Amino acid sequence: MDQQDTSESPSPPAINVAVLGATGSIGTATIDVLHHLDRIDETKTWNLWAASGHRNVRLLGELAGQFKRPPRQIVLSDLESAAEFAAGTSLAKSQIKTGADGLVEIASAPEVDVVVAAIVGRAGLESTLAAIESGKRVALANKETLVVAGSLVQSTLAKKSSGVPRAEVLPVDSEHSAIFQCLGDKESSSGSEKTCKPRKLILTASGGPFRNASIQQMHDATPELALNHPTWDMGPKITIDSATMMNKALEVIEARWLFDIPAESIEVVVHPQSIIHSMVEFEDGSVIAQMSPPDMRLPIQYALTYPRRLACETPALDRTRQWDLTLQPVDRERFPALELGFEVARVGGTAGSVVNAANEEAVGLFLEGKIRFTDIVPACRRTLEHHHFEPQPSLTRLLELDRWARAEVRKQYAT
Ligand SMILES: NC(=O)C1=CN([C@@H]2O[C@H](COP(=O)(O)OP(=O)(O)OC[C@H]3O[C@@H](n4cnc5c(N)ncnc54)[C@H](OP(=O)(O)O)[C@@H]3O)[C@@H](O)[C@H]2O)C=CC1
Ligand SMILES: CC(=O)[C@@H](O)[C@H](O)COP(=O)(O)O
Ligand SMILES: [Mn+2]
Repeated sequence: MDQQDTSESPSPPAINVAVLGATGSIGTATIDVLHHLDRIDETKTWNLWAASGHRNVRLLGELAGQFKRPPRQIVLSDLESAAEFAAGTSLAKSQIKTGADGLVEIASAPEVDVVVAAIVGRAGLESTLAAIESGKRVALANKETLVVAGSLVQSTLAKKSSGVPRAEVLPVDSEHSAIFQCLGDKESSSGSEKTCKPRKLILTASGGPFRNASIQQMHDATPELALNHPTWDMGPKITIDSATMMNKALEVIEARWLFDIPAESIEVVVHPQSIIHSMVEFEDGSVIAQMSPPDMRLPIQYALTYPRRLACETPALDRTRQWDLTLQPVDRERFPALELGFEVARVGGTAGSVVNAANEEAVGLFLEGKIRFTDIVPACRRTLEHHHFEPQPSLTRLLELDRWARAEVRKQYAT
């Protein structure tokens, strides 16, 4: 009789993931997805290799502590937070990094396979660019990277540096993940890229908390009302962007660069239920939509496992109940942000950096109670119009203009 083999089977190959912005809404959902994948994926082990936080040191410690094998690298924004984190962990001091340099270091570490770019705002730019330059798979939530520097991202992706694998940027943003899914895998689609060319990308927008509000109601809106998103639970900055529809404006610009498509081929339609995450219209007029309940774990997981689809903790749509799927045009008068987004997507150059910075600053001032909700978009428009447009700026110039635009908004409101 053969002797039974009692030796343990070797663990499946590991995927090392760096989560930048692990303490945020996308970051914590990503950690949930990593635990889930590690439980169900028989072909891979999913490791949190590195994680970053900004102010929420305690949560970062809790998240790191959930893993059998703790992350090898942690990044916090300043020395004080790093010292606080060090006091509550067994990690060595050398494993705890700080600031923008620390983020770039983990985003480009040779051990890292996938970088989840989930820092909010321009603060996520350099680390995302570093991940792209070092040939990682980038699961991109930080849409501001493409808004500020979409052209630079495109040229970096097109460049083939010797010894560095070409990076892949896979969308996490629900609309762009939907479009990516509707476009289908190049390998599996029966036609060539040319025969399957999209005619229009149709982004859906929930319409936010002020979908049916009057201009007067928006004028009087408090941060509390503006933070009350009807369908998604997200961080404060993107939630305010959804309320002004600047989020959709940023997403138009994001789509322009991510899918290398002109602004004229992008449309936005209001869909209050947030079940159709976006659609693609093809040359023959056929429209393909991607649908699922509003839950970011699905697009996050798809960006991690692509091209594989594995069981996901997002529940499937319940087909035993009635779903109303409404589509409505956007009221561009009440939501002037959208026109701004299309303009920026058309002209490119320095416009994205200026509008993004003005918006980040204005959203911050609104949340501090210093300006009105209806001041946010005009502040962005004025700042865009005051700046001297350049068609092909360097990264240094984009960052200079980011600082200029923030100061300009503060000057406009004398804060
Ligand atoms: N939330 C969502 O469902 C979606 C989000 N996105 C995009 O994903 C990104 C993240 O959004 P979301 O998760 O909602 O945001 P959150 O505000 O919830 O989280 C932001 C994360 O970034 C960190 N952070 C904030 N400021 C800095 C900084 N100056 N330097 C380094 N890290 C910083 C925060 O750290 P800490 O908390 O420790 O201070 C936190 O980890 C945004 O670009 C957003 O547009 C896209 C689609 C959907
Ligand atoms: C979940 C996600 O991708 C967000 O960008 C969301 O789409 C915001 O909702 P709005 O459609 O209201 O901007
Ligand atoms: Mn989105």
